[in-house]
Amino acid sequence: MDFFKLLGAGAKFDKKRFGEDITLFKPARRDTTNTVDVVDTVPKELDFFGDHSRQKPVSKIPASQLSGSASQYVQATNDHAPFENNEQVAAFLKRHRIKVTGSDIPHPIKTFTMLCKEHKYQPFVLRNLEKFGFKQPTPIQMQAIPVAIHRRDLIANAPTGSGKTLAFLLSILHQVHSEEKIGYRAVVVSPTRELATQIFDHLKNLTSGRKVRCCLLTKNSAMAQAQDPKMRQKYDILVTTPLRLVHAIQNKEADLSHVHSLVLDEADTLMEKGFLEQVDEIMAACTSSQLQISLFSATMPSSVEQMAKTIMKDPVRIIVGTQNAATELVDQQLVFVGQEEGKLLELRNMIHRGFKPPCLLFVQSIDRARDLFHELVFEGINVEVIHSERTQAQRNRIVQKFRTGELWVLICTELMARGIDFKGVNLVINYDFPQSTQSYIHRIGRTGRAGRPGKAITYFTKEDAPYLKTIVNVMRESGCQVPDWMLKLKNPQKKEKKKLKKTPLERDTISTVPKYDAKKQKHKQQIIEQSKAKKQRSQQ
Ligand SMILES: Nc1ncnc2c1ncn2[C@@H]1O[C@H](COP(=O)(O)OP(=O)(O)OP(=O)(O)O)[C@@H](O)[C@H]1O
Repeated sequence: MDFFKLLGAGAKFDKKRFGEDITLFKPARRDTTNTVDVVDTVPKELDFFGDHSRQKPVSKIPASQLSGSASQYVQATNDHAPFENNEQVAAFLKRHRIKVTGSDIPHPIKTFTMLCKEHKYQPFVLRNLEKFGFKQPTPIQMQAIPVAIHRRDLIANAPTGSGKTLAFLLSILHQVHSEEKIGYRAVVVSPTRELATQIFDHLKNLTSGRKVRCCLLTKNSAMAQAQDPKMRQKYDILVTTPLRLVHAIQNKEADLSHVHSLVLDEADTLMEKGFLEQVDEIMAACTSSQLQISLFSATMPSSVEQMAKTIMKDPVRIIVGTQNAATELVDQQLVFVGQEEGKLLELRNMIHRGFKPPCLLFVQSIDRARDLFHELVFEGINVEVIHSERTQAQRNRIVQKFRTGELWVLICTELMARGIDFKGVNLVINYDFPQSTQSYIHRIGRTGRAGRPGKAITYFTKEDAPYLKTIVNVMRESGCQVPDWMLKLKNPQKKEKKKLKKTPLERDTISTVPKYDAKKQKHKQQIIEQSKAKKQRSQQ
């Protein structure tokens, strides 16, 4: 019957014809009961580091003792009393592991009700917060919101899944409470379309029932605004990716001269090569002298902070927990797989033993994502693959399916590493070793969100071993127990780290086909593609 259910996955059975029997034909659901831990599974022959790499699940700090996570803020407090002195403020910040630096720092808020009582937020904000289950601010929200209310530039660094989105959205709502029709007054820039869409949905929930008008800049919405300039006046808040906005600015489809609040989400990536020029152009278009800039990310390298400070006025800097650390809610494991083939072996073993979906599988390139998908599609698990070469419609559909639980395993590239908030992801597997510490922190941060525990497994081969220490450092920082021998590993040199960040390691193709045959196949494919290209050229 199980086999039948697997084969029938996705098929629709007519209720009229099958009556009560319909339950028998329900597609195979994820089995969350029969699950096994995936640690301690390196085949002996692949155990390069001996028993050391057969790591046991690490003992963790109990979630109840953590701050920066949702575990402690989901319980609402009745303490609305204003702070009486600086000692009280300092004790409050210490309790929530909030470090804040800068001049003249506004006091944190203790509860969301304080937004209305002390900061003149409209009641609809509180109603919507309640409606969507936000009872108590998280540490980053406690401090970042008052900083923005006081119109101060802000650099905010808080763990993945700790509520940074709500922190900047509530900050923006304070700026746009009046009903002027002057066009965009706040802009949120995020690196991917998926993340921009998620932020936009969050914003729509927060403003539901009110006349705050939000726009997600897409090809269509930009075109509509180009054809009808009056439409531009309609919107208050813009959510966008950098390139889309730059196009709109260049084509005179977007006017940012009234923007008072500019938020860069995942700011460190936006301030890297590739995005930096676009961000510069966006900033140049925000001509208001009252512009307030906020940068948010779970990772904020000091080089980025230095650069940011050159464009900010007297910024306040907030760090929740340990700077640039992974969330403490994730049980992190490193698994040695020997050679490239060891990964597929390890993964298949895990699938056959049983695992707890939903699971995200990260690889380093689009080709590898495709290859891995072709290997897993016959494993009887509901698996899909997402990367930037899939169409927008496909990407939207896959994200939706993963959100609803229809998909158990999602193979992805770095596209999904940042910001995406899939509720209840149980497992993240770094099939390919991440190219930087930041990438590792963001990837594993797709689980262990909003106070829920999660698990992350990182496969490493002999070739990855020189970079192992970078991940070991993160594990130790976030409270994981790491064996002594790992702590004694050498840190890779700065030069090596830079090189890896720029170019991923070359890896053997993901394939069950023996290496010799795979090479032959690849060669054949190359010849076919070359002759196709030649034919096309001769036809032009
Ligand atoms: N005050 C709150 N109470 C309860 N849940 C919250 C609160 N604020 C945010 N959340 C929830 O926590 C989850 C993570 O929030 P969010 O996506 O903003 O994290 P983040 O800090 O931006 O993470 P990342 O660095 O990965 O982008 C979301 O599901 C969000 O709805």
